[in-house]
Amino acid sequence: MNFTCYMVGGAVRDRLLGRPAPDRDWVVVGATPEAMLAAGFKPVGRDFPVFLHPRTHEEYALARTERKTAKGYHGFVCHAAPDVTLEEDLARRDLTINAMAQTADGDIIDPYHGQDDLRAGLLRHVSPAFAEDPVRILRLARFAARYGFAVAAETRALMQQMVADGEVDALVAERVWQELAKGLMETTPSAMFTVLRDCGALARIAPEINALWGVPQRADYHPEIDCGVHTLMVLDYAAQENQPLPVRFAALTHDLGKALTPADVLPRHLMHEQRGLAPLKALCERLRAPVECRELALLMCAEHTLVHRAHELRADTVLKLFKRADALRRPARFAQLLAACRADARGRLGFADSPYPQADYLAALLTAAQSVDAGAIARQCSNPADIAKAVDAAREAAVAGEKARLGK
Ligand SMILES: Nc1ccn([C@@H]2O[C@H](COP(=O)(O)OP(=O)(O)OP(=O)(O)O)[C@@H](O)[C@H]2O)c(=O)n1
Ligand SMILES: [Mg+2]
Repeated sequence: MNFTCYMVGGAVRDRLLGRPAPDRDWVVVGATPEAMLAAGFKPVGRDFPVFLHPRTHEEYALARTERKTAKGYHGFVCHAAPDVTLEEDLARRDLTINAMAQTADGDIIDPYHGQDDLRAGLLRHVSPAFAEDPVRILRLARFAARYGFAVAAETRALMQQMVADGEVDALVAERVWQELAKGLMETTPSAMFTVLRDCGALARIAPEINALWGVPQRADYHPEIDCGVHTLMVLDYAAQENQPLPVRFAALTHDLGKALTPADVLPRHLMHEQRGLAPLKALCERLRAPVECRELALLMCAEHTLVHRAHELRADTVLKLFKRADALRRPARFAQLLAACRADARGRLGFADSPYPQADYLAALLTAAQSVDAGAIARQCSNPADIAKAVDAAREAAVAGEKARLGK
C-alpha cells in the first residue's frame, strides 16, 4: 500500500519562524492501520490511530476527521480512513499557524493561510470546530505568551462565546494546570493571562487572580496602581530572570489577598498577606498545583512584606522567619522566596532597575545561622530538653553578629 507522510503542526510552524521545534509530528495520508504495522510502525494510544516510527520513534497519526457529539472530553467521533485527505486533516486543527504541512521535498502546504498569519503575528482559528476543544483557549493563550502574537478579532469573539457557553468549566484540572504551567514558562507569561482575562476564561479557571484587576494600590509605592497590572509585571520580571516554575507561580499569586481588602481601607492593603492564604489554597486545590509550587506560593504570600522589610527586623524576628520558611533545612527554596520577592519589588512601574539589597542581606544572615554547629551544642547540653533552645539561641546570636558586621 502506498501512503504519504507529511510533517505537520508545531514543527512546521516553528521551522518557518526559525525556532527550534521540540518535537515533530507527522500525518499519514492513504494508509490503514494494517499497512502501518506492515511497514514496521508501532501502535500507540487507544482513541486515535497513532503510531511510532520504527527508527525515529516520532509520532505518526493517520489523517482523520473529528466530530464532536457531546460535551466534555469523551464526545468525539473520529474517522480515520485512507480516503481522508491532508486538507481535511488540517481543517480539524486549532489555529491556522498550526494547520500547515510540509512535504518530503520541503514544500509547504497551507490551505488556511497560516503563513500569512505567521507574518502578521496573528492567532486565528481554522474553523468553528475550534470550539469543540476548550483546551484550545489555553493553548492559544500560551502561544500568545510564547510568540507575542495578537488574537484575531473573530477568534476572540469565538472564545468569548465558548466561555459564555460554559465550555471552560468542563476542563479537567490536570489539563488546565499543564497548559498554565507551560505558559508560565514562556518568555512573556503575562500575555497568556491577558488573553485569558480578555475572553472571560480567567474568571472561570482562576477567579482569585481575575479579581485583582480594578483593585487600586497606593500610587507612591505602586505607580502602576492596578493590582492585576502589578501582578503581571512581577510575573514577567520573574520570567525575564529565567526563574523556575515555582518562582513564577509565586509571583503570580503573592497578592491574591489584595482582592479581598475591605473597600474602606483602600488603597492600602493591611493584612493582605494573611487574607491571601485562603484564596491561594483554594486556587492550588482547584488546579491541583504540584506541592513545590503550592508551598513556595504560600510562603511568598505570607512572608513577602516581611522580606521587603528585612533591614528593619530584629535578629529573633529573622530567625523566626527562617524557621517558618524551614530555611535552614531548605536554603534553595528560601533563595527562591528571595527571587520572588525581588521580582515583586522590581515588578512595579519605574522600579525595574531598583536595587533589592534585602535578598543578599537575608542570604548572608541565613548563612550565619547555618554556620552554627548544632551537634556540638547538643553534646554540651546535659538535659536533652534544652538542646533546641540552646541551638536557637546560638543561631540568633550568629544572626545578630552578622547583622552587626553588616552594619545593621
Ligand atoms: N487541542 C489541540 C492539540 C493539538 N492540535 C494540533 O496538533 C498539533 C500538534 O500538537 P502539539 O504538539 O500538542 O502542539 P504544538 O502546536 O506542536 O505546540 P508545542 O510547540 O507546544 O508542542 C498542533 O500543531 C495542532 O495542529 C489541535 O489542533 N488541537
Ligand atoms: Mg508539538
